[in-house]
Amino acid sequence: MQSTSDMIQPIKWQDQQLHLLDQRLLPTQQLWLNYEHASEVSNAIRDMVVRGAPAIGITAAYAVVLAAREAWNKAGVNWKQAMYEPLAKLAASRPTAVNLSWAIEQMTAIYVNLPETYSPEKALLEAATHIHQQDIAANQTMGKLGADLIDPDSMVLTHCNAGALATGGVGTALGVISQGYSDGKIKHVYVDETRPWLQGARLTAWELLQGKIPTTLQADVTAASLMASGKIHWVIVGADRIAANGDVANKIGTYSLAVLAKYHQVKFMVVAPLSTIDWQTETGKQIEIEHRPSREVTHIANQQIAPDGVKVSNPAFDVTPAELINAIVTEAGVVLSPSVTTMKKLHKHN
Ligand SMILES: CSC[C@H]1O[C@H](OP(=O)(O)O)[C@H](O)[C@@H]1O
Repeated sequence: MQSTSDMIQPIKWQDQQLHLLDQRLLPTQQLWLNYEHASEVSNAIRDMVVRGAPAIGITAAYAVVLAAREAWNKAGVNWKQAMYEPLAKLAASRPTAVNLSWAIEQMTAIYVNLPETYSPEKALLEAATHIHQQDIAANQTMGKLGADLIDPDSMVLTHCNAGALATGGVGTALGVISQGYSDGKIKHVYVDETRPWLQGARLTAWELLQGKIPTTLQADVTAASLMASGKIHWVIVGADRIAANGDVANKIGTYSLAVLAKYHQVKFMVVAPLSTIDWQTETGKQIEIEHRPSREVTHIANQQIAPDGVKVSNPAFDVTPAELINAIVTEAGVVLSPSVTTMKKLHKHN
C-alpha cells in the first residue's frame, strides 16, 4: 500500500486556498487550479475538474470554508444568511454522488451552531480537514478488508476510476487493488477505458502504472469475452451512492459488468466509505442519475467523432441491484450478499 506521503493527492488546502489537480487534462498534463470562491468550486465539480464521489465530498467541505469566509466578509454578524445561496449552488453541482450532500450537511450542522460574532473560517477549516483525514483513513481500512477477501494470484477487472484521484487517500476500489497487489493476492489488473469520459484509460491506468501494478487497458466492450476466458476472479469497483438495500449507483457500464460477472461466476466487489451510503434512499430506483453534455460522447479530446445533430444519450451512472453484488466493503466492515437486512449492520456506524 502506498504511504500517504507518496500517493497522488488531487485536493490540497494551502495558503488559505483550495488547490485542485485538473483531472480533465490527465494523464498528459498536470495542471493545478487555485480557488478562493465557493461558486467557482461548484463549477469545478460540475465540470469535473475534480470528480469521484469521496473527492467531491471533500472538495465541497473546503468550498463551505470558502463560502463562510466570503459570507463573513460580505455580511459580518449576519454571515449565516449569506451561506444559503452558495451552498445551494454547491449542492446542485452534481446530483448522483451522495458524498456531496453528505459533506454539506456535515459542515452545515457545525456552522449553524457557531457564534455570529466572529469569523467561522477557522472552525470550519478544522471540520473540512477532519473530513479529508477521515477519508484517507477509511481508504486504508477498506484496502485491507477488501484485500482479505481475495485469493492469492487473482486477476481482477476494474471500471472507471475509484483511486486516489477520486478520494482523499489511496482510493476505494484501487485501495483494495493496491493492498491486494502488495499482499500477493492480485497479480494483474484489467482496466476498462470507461467511455465516454475515459476515467479508466486516463486516470486509473495512470495511477496503477505509478504504483507499478501489472495493468492491461482494454475497451469497455472487451469485458464480456475477458470474463468468458476464465481469467477474471473479481470485478472491483467504487460507488457514487448506495441505497439502504445495497443497490449501487456507479459509473455507467457497472451494471453490465455485474450481469456478466453473475453469468460467468466472477465475484463482484463494491468498495465505498460510509459517506456513500444513503440510508434515506430505500432502493436504487430512487437514485437520480446524472445526464451529462452530449459533447462528452460526440467528441474525444475535442476531436469530433460523430455527425453534427445526432441525438445523444449520456447517463453518467447506472444502478447495480444488490443481488448481483457479492460484497460491499466499507471502513466499518464488509457486507456479504448485500440486502436491506444485511446492510443494517452498517447503519449503527453512521
Ligand atoms: C471512489 S468513487 C468514484 C466513482 O466516481 C466516478 O464517477 P465520476 O468520475 O463521474 O465522478 C465513478 O462512478 C467512480 O466509481
